[in-house]
Amino acid sequence: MIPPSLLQSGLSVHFNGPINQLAINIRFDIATPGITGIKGPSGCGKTSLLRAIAGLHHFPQGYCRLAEEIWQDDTVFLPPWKRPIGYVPQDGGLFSHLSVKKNLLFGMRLIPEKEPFFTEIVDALHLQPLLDRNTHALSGGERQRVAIGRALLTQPRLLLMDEPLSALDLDIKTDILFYIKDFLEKCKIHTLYVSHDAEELRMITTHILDWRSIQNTVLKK
Ligand SMILES: Nc1ncnc2c1ncn2[C@@H]1O[C@H](COP(=O)(O)OP(=O)(O)OP(=O)(O)O)[C@@H](O)[C@H]1O
Repeated sequence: MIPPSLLQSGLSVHFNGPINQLAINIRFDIATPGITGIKGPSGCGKTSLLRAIAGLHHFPQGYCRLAEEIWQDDTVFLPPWKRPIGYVPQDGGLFSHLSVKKNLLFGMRLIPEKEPFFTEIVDALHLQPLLDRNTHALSGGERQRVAIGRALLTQPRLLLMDEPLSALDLDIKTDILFYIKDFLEKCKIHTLYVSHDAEELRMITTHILDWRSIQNTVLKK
């Protein structure tokens, strides 16, 4: 039986089976909102795990539930747009036909009452000079800051962040990292945060899942 604390706010994940070149058997439960770091060797499947939780990959056997909402089981598979998630992929995943400002406003259109955060987030992520720019000409670090801003503005119930600060200059990285941490804690957003950087994980996360401790087997086909 699922413990009551998990049903109220918990995240439960179990994926088993092959996808692309990867076969995976992974299981974890997180009882309360927090920032959960995920660490593991390159190529072990961290991005694939986040994409499966987002509904962008479909493991043949899987279970995924946030609080009382089942997103995947033997009979259910919610499409990504029905999952209350934010996703910051490694390349930012920006809409190339929209300006920076329109990328940021995209999520806010879904939740217009959250508008007060717009100025705060633009300032914290140093986005003001970029607002009218096209996204195709942004640097890697600029793309990441826009992607983070867009995800925070949607106030998701679950935020998936894949190496979100890897291209940022050191001089602004720490400030932005602590801003994200405060924002997520203030808004009580469940977050899964993938990074290779042990120091970054130590600073931002409330706890860390080591890939080895959540997997039974990972076999390359
Ligand atoms: N679209 C795809 N087609 C084929 N193989 C893929 C695809 N996406 C991922 N893989 C393979 O699946 C495995 C896991 O990839 P994934 O990107 O999930 O790992 P990762 O742990 O996030 O890696 P990294 O830390 O290097 O970003 C790798 O062997 C990768 O080559």
